[in-house]
Amino acid sequence: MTMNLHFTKMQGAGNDFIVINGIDQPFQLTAEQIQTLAHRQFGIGFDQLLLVETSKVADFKYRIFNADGSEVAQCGNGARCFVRFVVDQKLSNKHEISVETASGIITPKLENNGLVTVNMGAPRLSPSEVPFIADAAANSYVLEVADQQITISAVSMGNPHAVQIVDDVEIAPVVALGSQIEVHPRFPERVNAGFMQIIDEHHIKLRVFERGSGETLACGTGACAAVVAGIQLGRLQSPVKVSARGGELHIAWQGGNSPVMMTGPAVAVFTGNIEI
Ligand SMILES: N[C@H](CCC[C@H](N)C(=O)O)C(=O)O
Repeated sequence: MTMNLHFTKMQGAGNDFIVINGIDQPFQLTAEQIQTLAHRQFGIGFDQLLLVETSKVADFKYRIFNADGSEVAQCGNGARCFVRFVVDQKLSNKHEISVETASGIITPKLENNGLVTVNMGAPRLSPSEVPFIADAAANSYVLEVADQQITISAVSMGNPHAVQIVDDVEIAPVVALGSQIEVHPRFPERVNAGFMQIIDEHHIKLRVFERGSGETLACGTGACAAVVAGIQLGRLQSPVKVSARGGELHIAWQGGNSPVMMTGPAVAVFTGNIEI
């Protein structure tokens, strides 16, 4: 039996989503149906599907599905679009909301200038929390992949990231190498593969091959993870401007268990209905 699905197409620095109000319409899509909707030619086309639901512990619950249908625990660019959607749809009269995710509560705030700041919580750096298979915690690790040894940092923002420093992101093998890092056996839940070029200690360029979606024009948690990795390595100082292909994000982190603060755009593109 088909259903008519109402959605809002949104983007945050070019990372694109459909946002679904799961409060008004029950969500029962299979992974295969999400893959179909995510398809750039045969479907709507998106990097992630974001679902708004009620929560017993926060203002809202936020569920995230990658284009391959996998459900994951965090999405930074999506968090900004989440609060924009909630305000636009008048689901709350607040501009700063608490949002329950599978990896903890985050608080996106719609600023007066239209940008959104999100407290993304503290990074998780111990291998077991990423999760990443390593003998001991370190700021960087050597990973054997594609017959070469690369140096990565392993950081979780509620989702796993493997970040490496490259000389020039424009010529880095983001798809060829990122697709192999994504499924590396030392990352038992797969991983998002970040490629960071350091411009100066307050500015990086970043490309990310995302777990379950491929390379995206921006990755919010990837930007957070890259800045944390760079600060841990002594190469960056907070705050850091992150230039992604789809736009700019601003990340601040004071180290330790302090939260990572991310600021960036959130734009509604169009609304639509689709039979699925
Ligand atoms: N692909 C990610 C989820 C989306 C993250 C990204 N779109 C962001 O803005 O953080 C994962 O599987 O962990």
